[in-house]
Amino acid sequence: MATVEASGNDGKGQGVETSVTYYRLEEVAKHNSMKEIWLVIHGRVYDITRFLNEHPGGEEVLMEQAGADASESFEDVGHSSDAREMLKQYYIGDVHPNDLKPESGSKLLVILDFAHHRRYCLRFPVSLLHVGKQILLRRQRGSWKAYPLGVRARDLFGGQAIPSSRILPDVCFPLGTQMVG
Ligand code: HEM
Repeated sequence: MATVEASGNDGKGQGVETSVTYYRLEEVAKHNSMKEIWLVIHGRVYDITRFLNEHPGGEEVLMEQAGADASESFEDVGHSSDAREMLKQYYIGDVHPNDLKPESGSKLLVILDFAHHRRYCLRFPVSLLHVGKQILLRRQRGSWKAYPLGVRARDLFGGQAIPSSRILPDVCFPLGTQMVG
């Protein structure tokens, strides 16, 4: 387990700080009994021990996923927005970035929303995962770096790929973000 402070800019010139606890999948896998059951859904770790006998779909289906990534089965059921909302109370942290496996060679399409409603599209050969209130970016063969939502484009891309003459807006994640390629 590791707690990482990620800091960035909230777009108003004020710094924001978020703290996230990261869990290795190895550790999540140990919590696989009725005494303690953890699940991963979309890169986030949930301790659902106290939810086990309240689940409308029954305990059994949850036990089948105990200690594992249940994203696919969670989506297959077509859970309601209420169910998604319920998840929040069981959230304990994120999967450690080294255990996240995005498709390699993906390109990121970022749509930047300018204040005056002009849109500007950029394509970057990076890997991106949107996890909760954070986005994780990795340049090719680089290490993962976590940014809080609302980080400025120039912080995200080191100002390299974007003409410095351009006034950079705040990046609007996750609305304009999608994996392509
Ligand atoms: C901790 C995460 C989960 C929460 C908070 C949750 C919550 C709920 C809720 C509120 C319902 C009632 C229907 C709805 O509102 O969508 C439901 C039904 C159900 N859930 Fe989950 N669920 C979770 C995980 C899972 C997983 C991992 C599976 C699959 C293996 C699963 C399988 C089902 C099934 C089969 C039903 C019954 C659907 C039906 O009878 O139509 N759930 N769940």
